Amino acid sequence: MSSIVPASHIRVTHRKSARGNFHERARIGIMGGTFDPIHNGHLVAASEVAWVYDLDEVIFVPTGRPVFKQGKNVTNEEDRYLMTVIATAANPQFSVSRVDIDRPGITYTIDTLRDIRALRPDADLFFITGADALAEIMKWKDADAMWNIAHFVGVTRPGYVMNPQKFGVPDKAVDVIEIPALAISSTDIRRRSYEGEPVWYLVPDGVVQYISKHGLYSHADEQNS
Ligand SMILES: Nc1ncnc2c1ncn2[C@@H]1O[C@H](COP(=O)(O)OP(=O)(O)OP(=O)(O)O)[C@@H](O)[C@H]1O
Ligand SMILES: O=C(O)c1ccc[n+]([C@@H]2O[C@H](COP(=O)([O-])O)[C@@H](O)[C@H]2O)c1
Repeated sequence: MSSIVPASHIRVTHRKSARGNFHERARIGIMGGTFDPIHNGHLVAASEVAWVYDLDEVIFVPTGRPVFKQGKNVTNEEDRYLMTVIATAANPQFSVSRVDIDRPGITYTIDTLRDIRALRPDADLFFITGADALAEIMKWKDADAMWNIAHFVGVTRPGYVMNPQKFGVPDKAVDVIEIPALAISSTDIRRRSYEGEPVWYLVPDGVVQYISKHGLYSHADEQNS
């Protein structure tokens, strides 16, 4: 009797990571944000968490209709999505998901996590969040259900205190890591663009070009919106 096992019956139980370690399950980071526009602070946060947690990949998830930015002038989702694709294109570990953009209604992280979990049931998920977002995390929809779906990793951000317990986050629900400090915000990029100041090296070159080509964050754009 043949002892050859058909390839379709072989289950891969271990995978080698970028750091050379073996993990039984894929390890996927999720970097959620409005990305209006994406900037180097977001990219460094994702890259650092990928390194420290030995992630296989990081999925950037631009929000559709961000709940805490309702009533604010948020750039249309296709521009934010395309800038995120351009900013992440060179990194083979990075990809961009449309789950939040394509889901109708307000964007909640609990839905993001459930969608990614359904797409990747094989993976351990790590949701990445900056210190400012972490400060409000207990006000997020169904916050208590989120900890069971993903590990949460809070990253330091200049100007914000990083203290999950102070914000009422349950013990051990969120890890905190220190990352290189980049005092960059999308708000400041938008202000600089409106005022004609340079945004080179605060956002990837392709994003500078996209903003200029499409007249985003300019007085012309203001008239269109
Ligand atoms: N410079 C930074 N360092 C570390 N984390 C950051 C930085 N900028 C943003 N983040 C984190 O990235 C995620 C997405 O942020 P978001 O897209 O809202 O950018 P933002 O710069 O905070 O935008 P805005 O100024 O429009 O509020 C959040 O978790 C936020 O805390
Ligand atoms: O789920 C919520 O209630 C919730 C409330 C505020 C922010 N978030 C998520 O936090 C991430 C950063 O959001 P923002 O608005 O700071 O760009 C993004 O993934 C949002 O979907 C989620």
